[in-house]
Amino acid sequence: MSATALPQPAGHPAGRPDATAPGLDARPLVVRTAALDLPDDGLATLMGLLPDARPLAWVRRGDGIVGWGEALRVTVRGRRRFADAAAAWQSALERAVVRDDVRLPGTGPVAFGSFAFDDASQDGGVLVAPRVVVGRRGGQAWITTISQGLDAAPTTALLDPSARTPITSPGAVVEADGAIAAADWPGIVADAVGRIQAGDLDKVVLARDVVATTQAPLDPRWVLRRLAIAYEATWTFSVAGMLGATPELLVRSEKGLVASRVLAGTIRRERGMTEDDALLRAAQLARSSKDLEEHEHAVVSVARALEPFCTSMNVPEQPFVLHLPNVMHLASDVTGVLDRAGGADGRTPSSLALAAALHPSAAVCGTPTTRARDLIREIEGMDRGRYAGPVGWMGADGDGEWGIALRSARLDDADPRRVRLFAGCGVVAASDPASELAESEAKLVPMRWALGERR
Ligand SMILES: C=C(O[C@H]1C=CC=C(C(=O)O)[C@@H]1O)C(=O)O
Repeated sequence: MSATALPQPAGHPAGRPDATAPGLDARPLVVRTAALDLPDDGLATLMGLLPDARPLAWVRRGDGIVGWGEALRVTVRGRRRFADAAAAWQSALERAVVRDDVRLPGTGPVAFGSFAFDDASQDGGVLVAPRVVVGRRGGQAWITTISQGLDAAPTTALLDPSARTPITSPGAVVEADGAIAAADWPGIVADAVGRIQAGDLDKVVLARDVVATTQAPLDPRWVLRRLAIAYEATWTFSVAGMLGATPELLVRSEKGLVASRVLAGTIRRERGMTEDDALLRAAQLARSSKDLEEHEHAVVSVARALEPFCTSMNVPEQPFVLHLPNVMHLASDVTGVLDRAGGADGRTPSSLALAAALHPSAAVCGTPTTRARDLIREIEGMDRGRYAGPVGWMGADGDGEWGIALRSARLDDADPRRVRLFAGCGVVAASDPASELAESEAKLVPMRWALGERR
């Protein structure tokens, strides 16, 4: 694990070291939140404020938080990645000086995070506290500044449009196979179906990637704005090079209440489909025993993982059908009341601790978890990195929101024209490999479309 304070902005007193670990640094984080009069220009208002090409975002239906700059960055790896990130954040918070005039979820100190799917991944995880956060919830907007030792008061000058670099189109996009060629992927799914039919496991979620190369360096804001507008029912996110629009909420923790939106079981929605056709498809999905089985595994895994932390829970008996522009999913909203002493240390568990306990759910891994994870390692043929891992944010009180990084892409740190797109599918005994490939193509549509490809 490493925690690095990033270079201070202009005006930083000369002679101070630039790179120090906040946990060890004598200078505390200075955090100030003030109310903001933010004109409502629609679903992409928050995205429109992002000044440069390293955006942080968690936005849904126009509400949420965006951030830029880095007051604190924690990078982690391995099995303890969630605990290490939480400990570093806690240590920074313990000495933080906070003035919060708004006091809503997302005000005060905030860290955005994105974590690997697999303990063994090379791309373990990142937690970033931005230098500036702008948020909106209902009619209330705010601005937060976070600095190290510098008391930088929030000011609307930080939102000056002239300080923003223009958003540029990525131009033409060329695609190539990722780790496994699309044509070979059904063979891998067939292998998994065989293992399931042989009784080795009940469900596994297999994923694939494709590599897109853009003509011009990719400005993530181009993608984020498009996703936020077209996929408004999803959570549009961007954290340290991982971006996307996920329809799946791993956990939201707010004032003692927890919620998880569990998705598994999918039917494609074709372009130009009438509403009547879509409703027929939805009814077909709601009756599909293969999809209901996939879904049941995912709900059980979430309910079991949340149970030890809750005094009461509501697990719906039947899923509903979530309509998205590209696909429809079976969906269940699991809710619970947190046990205030349910954390490992006898305190309320943080949203990140809950995300760690829930990850990996059977919506992205399988059942039983360890066998599914082992099969993924054995046959999937790639490091998923932070795809299918928790992504979201957390505040000073531990409350926050963590989605699962689906319908997502990973920007290449070394090549701004290169981006890896991911999609995966739940596989059970009745799965048909060719249909799973078609489903994975449907799940790639949002990112391909957001990049600007005509599909
Ligand atoms: C793994 C993905 O989707 C999961 C979430 C919803 C539905 C799924 C399915 O029907 O297979 C997957 O479990 C993905 O989009 O990459």
